[in-house]
Amino acid sequence: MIEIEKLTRRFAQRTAVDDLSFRVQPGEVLGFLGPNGAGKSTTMKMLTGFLAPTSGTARILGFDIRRQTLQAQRLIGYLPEGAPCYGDMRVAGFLGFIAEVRGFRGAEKRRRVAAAVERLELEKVLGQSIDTLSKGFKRRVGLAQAILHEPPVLILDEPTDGLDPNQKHQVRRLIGDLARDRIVIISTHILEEVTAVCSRALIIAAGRLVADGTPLELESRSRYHQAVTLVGEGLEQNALAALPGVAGIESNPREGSLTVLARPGEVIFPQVNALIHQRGWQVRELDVERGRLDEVFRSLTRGEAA
Ligand SMILES: Nc1ncnc2c1ncn2[C@@H]1O[C@H](COP(=O)(O)OP(=O)(O)OP(=O)(O)O)[C@@H](O)[C@H]1O
Repeated sequence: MIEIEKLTRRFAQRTAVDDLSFRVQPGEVLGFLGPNGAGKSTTMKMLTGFLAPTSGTARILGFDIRRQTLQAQRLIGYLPEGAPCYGDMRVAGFLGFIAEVRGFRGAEKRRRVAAAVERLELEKVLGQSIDTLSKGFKRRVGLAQAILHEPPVLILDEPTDGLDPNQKHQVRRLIGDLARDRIVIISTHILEEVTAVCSRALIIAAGRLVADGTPLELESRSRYHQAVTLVGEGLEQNALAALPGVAGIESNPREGSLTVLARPGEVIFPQVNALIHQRGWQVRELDVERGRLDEVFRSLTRGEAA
C-alpha cells in the first residue's frame, strides 16, 4: 500500500501541494488529474524521493520516502515528465546503464534488458541514440527503464503525452497489463485516459484534493448523468420539460438534437420513452448518458460545485 499523509510542498510564497492525504492499494490504477500547475508533478517527485516535502509523509509499502529513501525507491518504477535524459546514449546502452544502476550484472542484467525491450517492442531502435527517436519511442524507452527491475509500484507522469492515437492505445494496454498485481499511479490531464485505464481518479486543484472516486462515480456527479439525448421529428420541448424528474432541456442546433436533463438521483428514460410512444414522434437516435467527466473536471477545478 502507498500511504500519503498531509503531504505539503511550498516554493517561496506558493503552496504547490497543500495537505494531501490518500492511500492506494495493489491492483489499483490511480489517475491523478488536475489542470496545469495543480501540483501533479510536484506530488510525483515527492512520492519518488526526488523532492523533499515541506511537511507530511509518504510511505511506499511501509518505507518512509524521506527516512528510508533507497528502500522505497527500489520498489518504484518512475517515468518522469518528458523524455529520458542521456539523449546521446543509444537505447541498448541506456537500458544497460539503468540496469547496472539498479544493481544487475551479467546474465541477470541481459535478461532484464531483453524482457523490457520485448515488452515495449524496442528491438528496431536498440542501436539508435535517444535524441533521434520519435516522441512515441522516447516514451517507450522511458517506460522500459521504469519496469526494468519489475517494481511493485509504478509512478508514471503523463505517460501518453505527445503520443499519436495508436501509440496512446498501445501504452494504455501496456499499463493495464502491468497493473494486474501492482500499484500504478499515473498523472494526466487527458480525461479519456481516466476512463480508459484508471480504476480510481483523484482530482486536484491548486494543490488540494477536490474529488476521489471511480470514473463512474465522478461521471455521475455531472449534470448530464442520466440525461437523454434525442434526434427526431416533431419533438415538443414543453412536453419533455413537464415530465417528472426532468431538470431542463438543452437544444443542440449543430447536431439537431435535444438533451433532456435529469434532476440529481432521477432516472428519466422510462417517462421520456413513454412520451415518445404516446405522441408518435419519429425518433432516429436516442442516447442515455453516464455523465461527462470533462464537465465535472471543469466545474471542480474552477472551484464550483459539481
Ligand atoms: N522548482 C519550483 N520552484 C518554484 N515553483 C515551482 C517549482 N516546481 C513547481 N512549481 C510551481 O508549483 C505549482 C505546481 O506545479 P506542478 O509542476 O507540480 O504542476 P502540474 O500539475 O504537474 O502541472 P502540469 O500539468 O503543467 O505539468 C506551479 O504553480 C509551479 O509553478
